[in-house]
Amino acid sequence: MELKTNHAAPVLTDPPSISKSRLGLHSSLLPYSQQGASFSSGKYINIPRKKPGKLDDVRSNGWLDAMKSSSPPRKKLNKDFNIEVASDDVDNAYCSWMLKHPSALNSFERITNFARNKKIAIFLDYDGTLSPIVDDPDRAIMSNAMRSAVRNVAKHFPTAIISGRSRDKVYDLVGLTELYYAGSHGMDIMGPLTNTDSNDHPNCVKSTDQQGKEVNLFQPAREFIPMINEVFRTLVENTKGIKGAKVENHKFCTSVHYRNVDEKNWSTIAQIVHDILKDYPRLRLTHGRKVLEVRPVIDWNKGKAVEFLLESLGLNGRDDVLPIYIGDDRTDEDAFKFLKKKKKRGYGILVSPGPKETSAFYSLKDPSEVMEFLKSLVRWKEEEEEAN
Ligand SMILES: O=P(O)(O)OC[C@H]1O[C@H](O[C@H]2O[C@H](CO)[C@@H](O)[C@H](O)[C@H]2O)[C@H](O)[C@@H](O)[C@@H]1O
Repeated sequence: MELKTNHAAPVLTDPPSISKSRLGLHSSLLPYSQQGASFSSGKYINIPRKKPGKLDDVRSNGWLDAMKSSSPPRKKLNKDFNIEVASDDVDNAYCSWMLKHPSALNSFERITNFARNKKIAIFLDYDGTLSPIVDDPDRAIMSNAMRSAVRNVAKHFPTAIISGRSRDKVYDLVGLTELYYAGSHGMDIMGPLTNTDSNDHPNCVKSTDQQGKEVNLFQPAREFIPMINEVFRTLVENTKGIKGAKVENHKFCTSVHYRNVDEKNWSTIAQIVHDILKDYPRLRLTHGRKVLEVRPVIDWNKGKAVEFLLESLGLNGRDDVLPIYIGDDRTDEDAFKFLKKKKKRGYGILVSPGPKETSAFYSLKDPSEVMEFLKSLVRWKEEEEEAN
C-alpha cells in the first residue's frame, strides 16, 4: 500500500459527530463521549433535560446515523459512511491514520524501551479485543490460544478485563482466576483487597471471589439494579416482535442488539429504547457496536474503572508504572482518555481494521494482532528476567 500523507483523508467516526446545538438534542440521547463526565464516584452527571412533551424522533436526533455507523465491516466503509471515495482512498485514509496511531506491533521496541524499569499493568476489553465480533453475543468465545496468551501475560503483569458485559458473564467467557474483572462498563469491579485508599471508597465492600479469596467489590450503581431489571423486562417485551433483536441484562446496564435485525426495523428498535428512556430520566443511552446500551446516569465509566484498579493495586499516579489498555469500542475511549490525560501516563491501543476517531495512542488490527502483542510482551519480559 502506498503512503500518501498529503491526501485529505476521510477519518471515520463511530458514531458520527453530531452538532448538539444544531439538533437541539435531549442529551441522554447523545453518544456517551459527547457528554463530558468528570470524576467523582456515585455522583450523577448533570444532564440538562428537555421539557417533557417535546420529543425528538429517532431519525432527527441522530440515533439512526449513529446506529448505521457503528461497527461497519471494512469492505463496506464507503457505503456505510456515504463517502464518495474509491477504495484506494480508503487505503490512503487508513495509512494516514496509522501515522497518527501506529501499530503497537511495529512499535514494539519503542514501547518496551519506554517500559524498561517500569511495572506494566494490562487492561483488556473483551468483545472485539479478545474475541472476534460475531453475530450471536452468546457465541463470542475466546480461543484457547488467546486464553493461554492472557494467562501468560497475567503471570508477569497485573491484568484486568474491563467489559460492557456483566462481570459474571465475562468471567465465564474468560475463565481465568488470576485476573481482575470489571463488568457493566466498569460499574462492577472485583479487585484486590489492599491497604490503599480505594478500600475506603464509598460503594466498596469486602467480598470473596469464586475461590473464596477476600476481594474488594466496588459497585457504584447498586441502587439501580431494580430499575435495570424493570427496563430489561420491558425491553424484552417490547422488542419480542422484532426478528433478530436481542436484549441482554448486565445487572447495572442493559443492551439491545440490532446486528441481526433487518435495517428497515432499526428505527423501531431505536424508538422503543427512546420511549423507555423518557420514563427513566436517571438512565441514559450509549452506543456500542450494533448495540444500544441503557445505563445509569452516574459519573462512572471504563476510564474510572482503570483508575480505581490502579489505585487498588497501589499503582496509580506512579512514574514507574506503565498501564496499557487494549480495546475496540466507543466505551473504551474513556479509558484511552484517562491514560492520555497526563503526558505519557500510559498507552491506549485501539483495535480497529480501519481509521476511527480515537484517543488511543497505538493501534492493532484485530484480536489476532492483540494475541501477538500479548505474546510479544511475555517473550520480552522473560528475556529481561533472564538477562537480569
Ligand atoms: O466492553 P466489551 O467487552 O467489548 O463488551 C461490549 C459489548 O459486547 C458484546 O456485544 C458486541 O459483541 C457481540 C459478539 O461479538 C456482537 O454480536 C455485538 O454486535 C457487539 O455489540 C455484548 O453482547 C454487549 O452486551 C457488550 O456491551
